Amino acid sequence: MKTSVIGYPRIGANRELKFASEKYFRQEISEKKLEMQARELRRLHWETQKMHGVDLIPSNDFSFYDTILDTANMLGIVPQRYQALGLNRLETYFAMARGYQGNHGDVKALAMKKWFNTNYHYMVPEIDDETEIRLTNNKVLREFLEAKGLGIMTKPVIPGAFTFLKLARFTGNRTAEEVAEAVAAVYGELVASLEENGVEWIQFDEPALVMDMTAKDISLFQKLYKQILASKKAAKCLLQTYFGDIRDCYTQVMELAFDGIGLDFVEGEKSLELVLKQGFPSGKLLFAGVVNGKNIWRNNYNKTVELVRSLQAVCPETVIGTSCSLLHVPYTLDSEEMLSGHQKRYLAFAQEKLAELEELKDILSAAHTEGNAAFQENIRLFDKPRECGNDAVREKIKALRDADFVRLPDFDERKKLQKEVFGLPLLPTTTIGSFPQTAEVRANRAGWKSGAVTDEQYHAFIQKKIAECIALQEEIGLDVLVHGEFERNDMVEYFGEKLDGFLFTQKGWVQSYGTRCVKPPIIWADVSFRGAMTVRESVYAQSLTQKPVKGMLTGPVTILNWSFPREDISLRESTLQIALAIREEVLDLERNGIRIIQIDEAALREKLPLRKTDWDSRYLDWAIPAFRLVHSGVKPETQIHTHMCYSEFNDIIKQIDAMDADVITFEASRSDLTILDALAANGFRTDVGPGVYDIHSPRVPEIAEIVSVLKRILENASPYKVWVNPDCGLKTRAEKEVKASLANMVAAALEMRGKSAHE
Ligand SMILES: CN1c2c(nc(N)[nH]c2=O)NC[C@@H]1CNc1ccc(C(=O)N[C@@H](CCC(=O)N[C@@H](CCC(=O)N[C@@H](CCC(=O)O)C(=O)O)C(=O)O)C(=O)O)cc1
Ligand SMILES: N[C@@H](CCS)C(=O)O
Ligand SMILES: [Zn+2]
Repeated sequence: MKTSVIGYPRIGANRELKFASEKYFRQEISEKKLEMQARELRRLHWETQKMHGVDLIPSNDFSFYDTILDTANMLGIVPQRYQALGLNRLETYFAMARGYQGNHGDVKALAMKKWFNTNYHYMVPEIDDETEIRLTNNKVLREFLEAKGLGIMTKPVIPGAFTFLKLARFTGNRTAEEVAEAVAAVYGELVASLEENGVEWIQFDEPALVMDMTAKDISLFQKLYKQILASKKAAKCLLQTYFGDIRDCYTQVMELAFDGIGLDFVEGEKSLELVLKQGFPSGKLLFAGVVNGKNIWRNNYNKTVELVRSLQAVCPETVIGTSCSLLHVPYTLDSEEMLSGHQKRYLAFAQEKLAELEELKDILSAAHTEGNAAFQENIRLFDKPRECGNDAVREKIKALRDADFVRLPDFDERKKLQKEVFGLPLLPTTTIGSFPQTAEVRANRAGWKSGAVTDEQYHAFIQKKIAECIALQEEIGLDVLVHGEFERNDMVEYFGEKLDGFLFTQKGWVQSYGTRCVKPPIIWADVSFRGAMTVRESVYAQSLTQKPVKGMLTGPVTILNWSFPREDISLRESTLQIALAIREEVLDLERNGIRIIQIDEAALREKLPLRKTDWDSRYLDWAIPAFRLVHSGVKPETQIHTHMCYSEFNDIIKQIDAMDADVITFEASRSDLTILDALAANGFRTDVGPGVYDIHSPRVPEIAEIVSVLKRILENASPYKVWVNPDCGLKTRAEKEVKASLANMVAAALEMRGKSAHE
């Protein structure tokens, strides 16, 4: 039996790549130094996997920013505006990722989107009519040779041509079908170059195959791989799928000349049924994804052994592996000093998952399993359910009635009332909540956590930051203010720490995009409210100004989606528990004089099933009511905002309206305001603040640029419904950029306000 890992985390157990990259961005280290750090991490990751006996170790899973962006670079898909900057290769790459503003010009970054149903984000490649597709950067080969030089034979991992084309944006007249031949030719050339250098296995990642596949999609997929595989000689090619099953194209996939097919048996509900009912071609290897690459719970060996045994009946040479890349879980439990031995027994991060694969391989290779100590220990672990119930919470959930999910009076009536109460101008300006988390803010929190800074000192520091933030917003002339979220490490982790039922880690970093990481808390037990979480900061901020200050909370669906969820109760049940806890905080804020409350549902879309047919029944039917449960108890005049980022929500627009918030702000500028048509076409009722500039890039938008965005917004929506705000929170930005950008935003709003008032 062999083991295979689809991909390994790359940011470094101590986020070494993040720190090195950010130093490079600030021109504190050279490209050479950055490259040395990257090399060191790659070596460490390959050697760790080798040490754990992994047979098929991935390479090219490393990236300075994102592997889809790397693939665009491999294919020469670099839009002219970036080439025109005349920068070197790495600088051009980062200009595509982060935008560029400097001596060479001023360009925005490529769009960024959520990677399937994860909290990772990829850069959207842009293919225009001029793009000449050719092999321009063979990073895949370079990294394969680098590992080979270290004595490690790796399996290069490449985002597959089909998934790449499905994720790309075609900005001219060309279509995916029209560029397929050229793209496949490059992949063919790549395979040949790897073959010449002695590659054994090449992995093509095709997660897009688990989505709803039309006949046209299937034919594009077939066309691509017939061509790519036609020229292959010695190399073995693995088609790797994950995040679901491939029910729409199982037969066609099996017919192609792949040597191995990777299926996900964790999220792929129908994977087992497909293999057992439709069979598996002899002569191909089945790569069974049995160790969950997305969640952090220990594998249940008994269940896995039973599963693999039934697969071996159909495909004796089954390879076992992770269900997807381990990119989505933290590095190792070894660094966690605050988790108890008892808790750690139930958990497995990336490194522990390697150990699980090794143990499973042993167990599955033995004729008898009785004597295997690891197997017996694992059986004992799962024999006794973990203690994690809270009867009071369960009773509250049972007692919920339909009326608890409905806010009264209805939207129109509330709107009239709120208009009078707040007296806001046309096109009110606001921000999404966070202000720069500067080194000073982080250092203070780090000091407070380590005990070097006392509670008193820390709270005084936070108050000082809040006061500065309120003064800055007043100076800029914003209409609805925020306290700045300086007390928060992260919008989810912060609440995880303050609610009962969560565990959190010290070093459980997971890459979210580029150099940015998050430390998802672990939902360990039933969740309940412990005490006020945000009231002190909001009330203090409100005491400093006559303008309304928004209370700032994270919604239950987002807390669930950006945490590691339990697997012993349903997501719905967990979300309702969180909703009840956040509802208490909403009411507490209201009681304390906070008149506008924003409940962020940034991650609402994240766990939306990848197959459309499952959207309502499997997710939206409980996720949207869970949000309503949080705010249904407030007074009519309390204004409820929500916010979403990277929101591709054209297709769930009605359900978003049904959240029944008074205002929604969302990411729009980076995805080219495509959502506006959908809002207009669907008679969207909630007032909207489509982000007028991209906060993920350091560039400062010009007034004229924002005015033109606002004009486009107002072509589609009444000025009485529109708010003016950035795309998302400002925590990642520098103070100087924020001040300049917000001042331009307010100036643009004033200009448009004048025009709109006269129309
Ligand atoms: C809105 N987004 C979010 C997502 N998921 C979340 N869980 N949260 C989000 O906000 N998904 C989609 C997007 C992704 N966007 C982002 C944006 C920004 C970040 C980010 O800035 N991450 C930070 C880490 C944030 C954090 O946890 N900070 C802690 C720890 C800070 C730290 O590094 N401390 C140092 C010591 C500091 C010192 O001495 O100076 C240390 O621990 O070594 C805190 O502030 O306390 C990042 O740096 O990547 C993520 C996702
Ligand atoms: N209120 C949060 C939302 C981010 S999605 C922030 O401003 O950072
Ligand atoms: Zn956001």
